Formats: sequence, structure tokens, C-alpha cells
Amino acid sequence: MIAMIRYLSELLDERGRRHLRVMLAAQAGQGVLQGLGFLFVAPLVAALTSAPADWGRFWIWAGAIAATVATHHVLLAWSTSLGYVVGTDVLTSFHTRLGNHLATLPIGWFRGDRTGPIGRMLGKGTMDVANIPAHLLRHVVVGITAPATMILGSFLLDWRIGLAFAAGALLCALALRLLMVIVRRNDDDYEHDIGVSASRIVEYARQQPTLRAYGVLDRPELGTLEESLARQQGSQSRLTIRGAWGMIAFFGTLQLVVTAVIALTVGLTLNGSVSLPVMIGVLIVTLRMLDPISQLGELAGTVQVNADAIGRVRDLLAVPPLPEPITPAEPAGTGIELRGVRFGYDGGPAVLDGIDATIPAGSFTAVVGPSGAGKSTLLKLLGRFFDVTEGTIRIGDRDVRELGSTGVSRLTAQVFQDVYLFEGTIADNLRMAAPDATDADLDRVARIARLDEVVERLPQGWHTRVGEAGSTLSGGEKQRVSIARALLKDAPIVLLDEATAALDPANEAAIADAIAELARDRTVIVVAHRLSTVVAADRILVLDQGRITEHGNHESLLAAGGTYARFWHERLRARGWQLTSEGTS
Ligand SMILES: Nc1ncnc2c1ncn2[C@@H]1O[C@H](COP(=O)(O)OP(=O)(O)OP(=O)(O)O)[C@@H](O)[C@H]1O
Repeated sequence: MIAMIRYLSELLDERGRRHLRVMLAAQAGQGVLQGLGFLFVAPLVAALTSAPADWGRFWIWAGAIAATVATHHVLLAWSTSLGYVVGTDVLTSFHTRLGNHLATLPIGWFRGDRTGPIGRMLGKGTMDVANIPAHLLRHVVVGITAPATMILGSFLLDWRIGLAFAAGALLCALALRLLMVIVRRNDDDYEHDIGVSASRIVEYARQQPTLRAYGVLDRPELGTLEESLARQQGSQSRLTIRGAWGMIAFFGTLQLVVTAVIALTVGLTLNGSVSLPVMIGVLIVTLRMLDPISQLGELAGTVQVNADAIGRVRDLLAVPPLPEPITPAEPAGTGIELRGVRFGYDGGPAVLDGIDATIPAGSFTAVVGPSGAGKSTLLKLLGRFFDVTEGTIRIGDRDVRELGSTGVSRLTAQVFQDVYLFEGTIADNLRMAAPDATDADLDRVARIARLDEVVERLPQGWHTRVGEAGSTLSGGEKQRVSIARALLKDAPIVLLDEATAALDPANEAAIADAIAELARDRTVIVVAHRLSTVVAADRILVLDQGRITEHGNHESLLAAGGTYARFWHERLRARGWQLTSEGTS
């Protein structure tokens, strides 16, 4: 609980932390007053049952009880409204901190399988975290401070009963801890499974055309969607059932403790060592204590689930951002130099293993190699989707880490295989690259990228919404939009991952022309899959198992008669550039 409060306060700014402190103090005050109110019953009964009745003392204690009840209610109203204030503070700060942090994470971190968990964290997770100060903390704080006050007070009534209460409280605390551990373990599994099935559902909906094209309804290697939903249901019912067993254990312990204390008190009263008013006071305290403690037990599962949500937010906030320079350096040119570049995903084995290459400014470089050689990874490192594990990548004589992400993004335009077009018109999708671009600018880049013929064909031209046009735009046409967008950005370096999918001859020729245009006065690095692109390149880097095994131009590599030449002749026969690992053996 202390850890949960500490995490909460980490999420808040100074004003929010002040609100949180005041709210906690008010709730603790509430608990103490509740405990005192019931403890005061014993002296009140003693004043009433003394012979003769001591009305003076009776009214003093009755007044004290009335004052505690009234103040308790004032604090209750105050802390409840503060709870909503802190909940709103947490919500605002949560979104701002997460949003800011996500913006600093390496682009490569945003893998498809993270969509589900992030979506869930920003939706349900947000509400879970805000729920803690708004609804839960009061019950937790009062559930601890009220019984603690009553237990301490009971030592004043009779030390033996006080000791029994203290031992019982310890047992109840252990049972509560057990309940929370059970919930935490099972909630972790449940959250994992629900994140996986959320990602699978999104994938299932998005990838229908591919799945149907191959006559399957699912990706068997990942298990069926039904299986992932069944796993989620399984972990949900385990959470519920095991949580229920934890609750039974907790409430059983509580009942046992209450029965033992009552039996002890009655026994001590019967043998004359405890007075009747003390017995009545203890009985009232014992029964009243059940209320906040039971609420604590009932809410323990929810508290744990919400505390887990905070834990996940902390984990996400702990993902190291890409280090950014305080003052980004200015590159002298757009030549690229890679020295001893090594990289492995998530600290795993090296996917690129000692890459050395020089890519002169204004050159057109094609990267070729078998599937899985590391070609796309190399492109991603050049775009600073990740930082290298070892070595350096320099643009214009400056390490990309000195240029910062914004600097690298300003210098590069990226055209990747999976062209993502945002909801909006074709013009909107292009203007993402240059919001102030005029219609004439759009027409100019469309001509170069051969997008003009696509726009002319569409009934609403530039104003065709991409959502509607999704079905009418082919893969090649989408890549033309992407190339036009890169042209509009007018960045000096273009990173292009050529589509592997087979294109019709018209699209293939259009894209080849567009790439040639792109390369006219820019530094272009293409992961090339088409023979026409490879031949057009000034330089070819042959990548195999994370290393550059050959480099040169088409003629020199053919003449060398090595891997490239073998691939070239094979692919020429196959009419396409689809290298496979087997080809190298
Ligand atoms: N996000 C990722 N996390 C972990 N491993 C990855 C990730 N992306 C790629 N890899 C692995 O890195 C290796 C190189 O992948 P990369 O996509 O760079 O190869 P490639 O040469 O571009 O292949 P292809 O031509 O098939 O696209 C592969 O073994 C791949 O499984």
C-alpha cells in the first residue's frame, strides 16, 4: 500500500502530490475518529452503569462521541471530494506522462504485438489508476487506521484483550497479504492473455484479406484466435476462483479472530477480571471493527488489480527513451558512414554484426541479400528507429545520436513496404510531409511519382478519401503515394524498402521511374527486390547473415563471379529478386 501511494505520487506533479498528502491525512483522521468514537462507548457505559449514574461524565463522553461522529463526516465529505480531484490529477498527469514518454521511445519499439497492451493501458489502465485515489484509497486508509486506533485503545481497556486484538490483526494482515499475492499472480497472467487476444483480434480484423487468400482463418503458428480467447477466459476464471479462495481464507481468519476475542472477553468478565462496561465496550469495538476490515478484504482484489495497473505504467515509463542531445548537432553534408555497426533486437543475438560502409552524398545504393539478412534492420538503424548496440552511424560526419531523432527525421524520408495511409484524403496524406504545400506542389510530386495518373482516375481526385479508396488503390499505387510524400518532404536522404509483393508491369515501371527521380539529387538507400532497381544503383551492398559480404556496382560484382553474380543469374531466370538463405549455400 505504501508502494502504491509512492507510485501514485511519482505520477503526479507537485500540486497533485499536495492534494494527495492532504487527502491521505484527512482519511487517516477519519479512521482515527471512527476508532475513537467506538472506544468512547466503554467509559460512557461505565458512567451510566456506576451507582449512582455519573451523568456529568456520561454527557462528556456522549459529547465526545457526537464530536467524533460530526468531525468524521466533515472529513469524509472533504476527503471524498479531494479523492476526485486527485483522481483527475492522476488521469491528466498519466496521459501527459505516458504520451510524452511514448513520443521519446525508439520508433522500432512500437511493434504490432504492443498495440493491444498499450491500448488497454491507455483505456482501462487509465481508469484503474484514477480509481485508486477517487474510490479505493479511502477504504484502504480507513480500513487500516480505524482498527489500529481501536486496537491501541483496547490496551487501555484491558492489556490482555489488547494483546489478543494485536495477534488477531497480525493474522488478518497475513491472510490479506496471501489474498493479494494470489490476485497479483493471476492478474498478471490475465492481463498478459487479454493483451495477446486484443492484439490478435486487431490482427484478425486487419489481415482478413491475407488470411482468406491462404484459405486459413487464423495463423496456426500463433494458435487460433479462439485459443487465445479461451486462454483469456481460462486465466479470468482462475483469477476469479483463486481470488474467491483467498477471500474465503481471509474472512475465515477474521471470523476466527473475532470469535476468539469475544470468547476471551466474556471469559475474563465471568471470572471478574474485566468489568461489565469494559466488556460492552470491547464487544461494540469488535463488532464495529468488522466493518472497515471486511471492506478492506472485499476491496483487496480490486486494490491489487489497480496497483498492478500502476506497475504496468511504471514499467512502460521505465523503458529507456532514445537519448537525445541537448543541442542537436548540424551535419556537414548527407554522406553516410557506418563503422563497426552491431545490433540485436532487445539485447538479443546480433542481427547486424560488424557493418562497415561508406555511402557518398547523392549516391544511389541498393542493399540486397537473402531474407532475414538484416536489410530492413539496417534501414531502420539509418532512420534511427533504434540506436546501434556497438559502432557508429554518421550522417554528414556527425553521429546520428548527436543529431537527435528530430535531426535524423528532418534529414530522411522513409518509404517502407507497409505503406500506411491515414484516414483522410490523398491530399491530406501527402500534406503530412509538408502541411504548407500548395496544390501546385502536390501536382509536381504526383507527376514525378507517377501518382498523377492514379489521382486522375479517381472520381474525386485529390479529395478521394483513403478509407474509401483503400480498396481501389493497389499496393503499387499506395507505394506511389508514399514516394510522392517522400518527394514532398524533400529530405536529402531517402530510405526505401521496396515492396516485395509482385506488381503489375504498369506499377513496376512507374515505381522504377519514381525511384530514379528520387535518386536524382538525393542520397538514396534502397532495400531492393527488383532487378531494375538493382541495376540502376551506383553501388550495391550484398548483406548476408548481418555482414556485408560484397560491394561494388552491378558490372564489377557480376564480373567478380561471387554470391551476387550467382544470385543475379538465378533471379534473372526466376524474373524477380526474391533471395533465399538456401541460395547462399
Ligand atoms: N522487431 C524485431 N524483433 C526481433 N527480431 C527481429 C525484429 N525485426 C526483425 N527481426 C529479426 O532480425 C533479422 C533480420 O531481419 P530483417 O527484417 O532486417 O531482414 P531482411 O533482410 O530485411 O529480411 P526480408 O528481406 O525478409 O525483409 C531476422 O532474423 C528477423 O527475424
